[in-house]
Amino acid sequence: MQQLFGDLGTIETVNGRELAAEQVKDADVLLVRSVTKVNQALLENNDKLKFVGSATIGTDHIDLEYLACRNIPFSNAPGCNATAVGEFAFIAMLELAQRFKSPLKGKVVGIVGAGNTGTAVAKCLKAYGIEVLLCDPVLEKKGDSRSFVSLNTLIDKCDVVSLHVPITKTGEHKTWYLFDEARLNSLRENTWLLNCCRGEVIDNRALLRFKQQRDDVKVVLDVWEGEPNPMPELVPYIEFCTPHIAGYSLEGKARGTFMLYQQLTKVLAIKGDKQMESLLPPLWSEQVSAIEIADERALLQLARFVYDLRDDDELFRNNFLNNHGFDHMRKNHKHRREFSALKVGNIGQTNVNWLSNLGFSGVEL
Ligand SMILES: NC(=O)C1=CN([C@@H]2O[C@H](COP(=O)(O)OP(=O)(O)OC[C@H]3O[C@@H](n4cnc5c(N)ncnc54)[C@H](O)[C@@H]3O)[C@@H](O)[C@H]2O)C=CC1
Ligand SMILES: O=C(O)C(=O)[C@H](O)COP(=O)(O)O
Repeated sequence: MQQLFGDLGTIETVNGRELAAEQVKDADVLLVRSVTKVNQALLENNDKLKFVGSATIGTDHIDLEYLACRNIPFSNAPGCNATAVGEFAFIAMLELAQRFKSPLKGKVVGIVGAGNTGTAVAKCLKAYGIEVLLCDPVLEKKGDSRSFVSLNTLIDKCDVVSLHVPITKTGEHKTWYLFDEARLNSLRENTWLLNCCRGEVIDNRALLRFKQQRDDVKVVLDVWEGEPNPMPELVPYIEFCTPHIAGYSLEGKARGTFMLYQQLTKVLAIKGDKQMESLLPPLWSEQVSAIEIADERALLQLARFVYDLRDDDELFRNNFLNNHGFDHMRKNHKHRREFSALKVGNIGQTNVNWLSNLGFSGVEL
């Protein structure tokens, strides 16, 4: 923050969840994340705001109409954390495969919402040779050239269902409780269900009732209805629990903040001379040879070297009931890198090109 915005003025950092109108009344620029509701109640005492930025993909916490009617420029950071979410979902699938001795290879994966994050999951899966089905009636209608299926077909045909939609409460394609009791009940036997988008896309009470009857279905939740207070009874039924950190890679955070820096300098009509690379530590150059990645277990070991989901799951179970536990885990989330931060040797060989397609960097060993 200081590195990018320090030259532009005085930075005051505040608690995003509890931000009050009084604290922002003199701000020229407001930069937030997904936990801050930006609306009339927050901004009505401020008549000097020149820019609001959210270093997120989702904009459900922002009253865009209100900002537009006040002529306050707004920018979010679409795509900034797509790779992080894509790799998170892929790693979660590899973890499920190991835990239940049921290889990911050979399964069909359905992606609901084929925008930035959904496409990033598909990229990982395709690199590993997994068949992917996409459901996105909005993009389909807009003429996106990929092929799509309906949600019912996707549920019928897929072994894994991964959710990547924005939360919307109205309209033909609303996503609020898209997975309600009826839809959950339509899941095939042994389906894996992952939610890395917004908690309320799944009715969590219905999910609890469902899981009490259907142990065959395995669930991964990064997002929860009623954050920051997930339903405690649900947690033991979930295979991997994390506190809304699927997008928390160092690269994703840097990209998001840098995108806001670029937008702000544009709005203020000043020259932005900073580079995103300066925000990131160097790549890891470990002596890992791609040729050793002979099977799915070895691939999971490599992925765990970059990000071990089991650590976050354990932390979650131990801490989510503590006072401010959910937010505390998010705020203090230990830095995670993306696959590209790891240089893997012999990656250029034809039989291991797929690792480079997965995102790993190559290096001569
Ligand atoms: N867990 C985390 O850390 C993160 C969560 N998110 C959440 O994930 C959401 C998706 O992110 P992106 O992929 O970057 O957004 P995006 O806007 O690029 O893609 C979302 C896609 O969902 C599609 N969609 C909308 N309604 C649909 C429906 N009923 N059925 C199927 N598809 C539908 C849209 O057409 C769009 O293509 C964000 O809105 C945000 O809420 C995003 C980043 C990180
Ligand atoms: O981009 C989004 O949308 C997200 O959900 C963010 O990754 C969530 O992170 P915070 O903005 O709450 O830190």
